[in-house]
Amino acid sequence: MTILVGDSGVGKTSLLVQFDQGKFIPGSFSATVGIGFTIGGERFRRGRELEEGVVTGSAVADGAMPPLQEYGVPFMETSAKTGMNVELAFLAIAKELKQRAVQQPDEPRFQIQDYIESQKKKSSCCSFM
Ligand SMILES: Nc1nc2c(ncn2[C@@H]2O[C@H](COP(=O)(O)OP(=O)(O)OP(=O)(O)O)[C@@H](O)[C@H]2O)c(=O)[nH]1
Repeated sequence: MTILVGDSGVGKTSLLVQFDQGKFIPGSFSATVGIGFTIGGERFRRGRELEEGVVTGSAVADGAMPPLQEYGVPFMETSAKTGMNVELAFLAIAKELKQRAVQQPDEPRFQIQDYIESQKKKSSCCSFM
């Protein structure tokens, strides 16, 4: 089972709907279970500003957000609105869970962040084809 957690209104439901139905339905969900979670909320708000062309790339790198990688948390940016990385995010989590289930103690661990980066590169390199 996978649970999406995050501040109210950060887009958990929209992300799931985009993955499930392949579409973005703006502003159409009533609040579901809410849990305080500031890091995800901050990251989301910036993502949304970026989509709408308000914040530039340099503003994203200004260090205002805690770098999740410092805490060992795999991280990727997604957008329920554009569909960016949505399928990849769920696929990566599914792969991680599957690997954990079959993992032998002497085997190297599945590196989810490396997998995400390799898949992102693959899609950008071939998106014109
Ligand atoms: N621009 C943009 N808006 C989004 C995106 N994802 C969600 N939204 C909007 O943000 C608002 C909240 O989205 P929800 O999916 O309901 O958020 P939630 O995290 O499930 O909210 P709770 O149920 O209250 O926890 C809605 O108006 C969505 O249309 C996104 O990727 N881009």
